[in-house]
Amino acid sequence: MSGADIREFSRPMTGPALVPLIDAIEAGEKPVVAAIEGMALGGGLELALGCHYRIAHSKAQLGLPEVTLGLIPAAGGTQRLPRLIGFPAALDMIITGRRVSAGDALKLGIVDQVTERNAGEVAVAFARSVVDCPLVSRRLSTWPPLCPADLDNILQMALARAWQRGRGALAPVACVQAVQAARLPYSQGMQQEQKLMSMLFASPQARALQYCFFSQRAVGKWSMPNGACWDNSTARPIRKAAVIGLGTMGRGIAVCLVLAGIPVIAMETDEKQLEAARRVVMALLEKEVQKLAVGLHLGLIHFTLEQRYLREVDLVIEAVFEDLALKKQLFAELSSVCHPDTLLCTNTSQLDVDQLATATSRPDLVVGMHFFAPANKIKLLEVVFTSRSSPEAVATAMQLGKWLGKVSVAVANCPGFVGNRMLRPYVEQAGFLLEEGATPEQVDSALEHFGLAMGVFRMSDLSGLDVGWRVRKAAGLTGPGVPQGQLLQTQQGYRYSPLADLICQKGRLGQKTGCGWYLYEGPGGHMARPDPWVHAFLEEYRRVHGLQPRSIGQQEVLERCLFALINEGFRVLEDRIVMDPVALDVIYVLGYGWPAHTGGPMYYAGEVGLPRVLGRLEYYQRVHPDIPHLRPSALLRQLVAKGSPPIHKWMWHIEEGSSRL
Ligand SMILES: CC(C)(COP(=O)(O)OP(=O)(O)OC[C@H]1O[C@@H](n2cnc3c(N)ncnc32)[C@H](O)[C@@H]1OP(=O)(O)O)[C@@H](O)C(=O)NCCC(=O)NCCSC(=O)C[C@@H](O)CCCCCCCCCCCCC(=O)O
Repeated sequence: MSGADIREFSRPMTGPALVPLIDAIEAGEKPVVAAIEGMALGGGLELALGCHYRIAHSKAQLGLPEVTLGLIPAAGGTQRLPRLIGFPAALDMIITGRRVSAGDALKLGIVDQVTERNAGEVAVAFARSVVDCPLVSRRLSTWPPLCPADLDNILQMALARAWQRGRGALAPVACVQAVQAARLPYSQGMQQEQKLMSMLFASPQARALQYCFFSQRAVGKWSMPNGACWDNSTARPIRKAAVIGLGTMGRGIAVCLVLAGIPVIAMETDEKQLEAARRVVMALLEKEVQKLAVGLHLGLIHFTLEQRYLREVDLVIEAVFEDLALKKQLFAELSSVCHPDTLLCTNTSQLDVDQLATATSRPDLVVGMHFFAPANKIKLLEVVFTSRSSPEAVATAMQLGKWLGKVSVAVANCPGFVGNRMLRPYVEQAGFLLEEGATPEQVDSALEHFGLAMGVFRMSDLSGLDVGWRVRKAAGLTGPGVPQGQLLQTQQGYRYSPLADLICQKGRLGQKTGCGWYLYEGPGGHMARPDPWVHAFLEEYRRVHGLQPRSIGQQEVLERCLFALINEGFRVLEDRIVMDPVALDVIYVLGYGWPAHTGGPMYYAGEVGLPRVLGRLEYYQRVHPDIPHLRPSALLRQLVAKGSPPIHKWMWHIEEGSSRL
């Protein structure tokens, strides 16, 4: 039982209410034993907590994920769970919404028994064995709360954690407040639970989070412009895969495959790099084995320098250095080394997948599988199809992503695909704001206050500033031989900020070099500190270019960075790079740390109001006519002209034939 029907939350509810039902079961004189197989989530677990005993199958999972939907467990979960397992463990489960295995549930005291057999049959036998036992001590609502001496401290810390993790989300904080009420007698605690639930239930945040829940499922129902789609295309089984190139991304991808039980050939061309990768990958895998407490066959991965092992794999994921010529050469080699049916996938984050496909003898079997760093942690996968990718290849990559525990989003090939394409105008605005008077920490603080996991400059330092530098060089925007622009700097006819290039030229490449937009405690350090050198550098730059610094408020930072990103999102839709806006929201929430409680950038635009987004873009465009990314997209204009229809109707307004595919 996966809890309440989430779709019902936006409709009038029918049927008996859950709370009185659970209370009635608990108060009954007949012992009730919950037999738990599969999932007991949300209202499902709350129902089980109202029963007098709980028997779980060893593969069952239990949890209270309401917080991820912007809610709290409001069928007594916040009152019964702390009574059963204590405040600290209950707070952890309720604030994070994480699921626990049956084994862990037994250790925590949530279930009375775990079985390998049919849980229903075991529960019936169990019920017979307890039929004469008194039930008084089995009614959790009557238990006095287990209040440890330092409960105030525990609640304080939980509240701080909820604020920090939530990045502006209300539900984690309400979860702590509801659990706190479990100190009170049950009926009073329940009143508090209902009050908090009522406050959250109709909130915009809950609506946005529920939209995220369904969006992450909707993207699985992919389609391509040629009519191929999820229910008319068959994925191939992947019995063995290869990862070529064992840098940071390749290592993470190899770990994902092994954790999913897929045998992996992990290949490098350099002995030293291979050994370094072997150490890191094995250490990561052993950590996972300990964490998950599962038996994992570490022999599933074979490290090698030899291409001959590639003959036996069903799919290759290439993760070599981001260089088109190098990748094309590798893809040409793979064509002759691999079996003719082997799928060839690239993990490029922005190179042209069509060009790579052309280098092979099987362009129909080439797709992009764009993982996000750290690949073994981030849940997003962009599956990039070209004009020649076969439905079977796309279905296989999508299915493999799901198997690896990712949410896969099918996107058409275009520069930067979806995520990085939308990121470009956002990063660009941040650079302009520095020129105009802001500091990296002012910009980041505004973005983090909005709820982004990391501001743009901290994120760039983490990824490595050389990544974007290489892309700009390849695009002819900077580098040797490219003439320096005028004041204000311009390149290719438009405003261009060379600040990031200048920073890179100083050898400041971000965390890995100990400095970038911020200062770190040393190479590889994580703690970003404002850097007086950067401030002096910016002042000097503005002086040389005759730029009068001005004070830039939080609102301008948000509008220029976020609305520029959203505007590019509308262009992505116009070009039909994805099927609909939910794909963009899923990509941003799962891959770029966009706050889920705002739904994602496109949903957020709808909430702010499309006329407002348009109006502000028009305003900034007037002020900065040399920045094309601030020019409102035709789709945005059209949607506003049509009265700002709801997000699920946006695609209806794209003119036929506008696709660039
Ligand atoms: C269950 C899963 C783990 C399964 O995962 P899997 O990967 O196998 O499959 P999918 O995720 O693809 O799902 C398949 C399919 O099923 C749909 N689905 C799954 N769960 C639900 C659900 N709970 N509701 C609706 N639909 C669901 C899913 O969308 C897929 O269908 P699709 O067509 O989209 O392909 C996984 O699905 C999962 O994790 N599910 C969510 C689990 C969850 O979050 N449960 C908690 C639900 S909330 C809840 O239970 C609340 C309780 O605390 C009860 C509260 C009672 C009080 C209620 C009312 C109080 C109102 C007070 C307001 C007063 C108002 C006022 O004052 O005015």
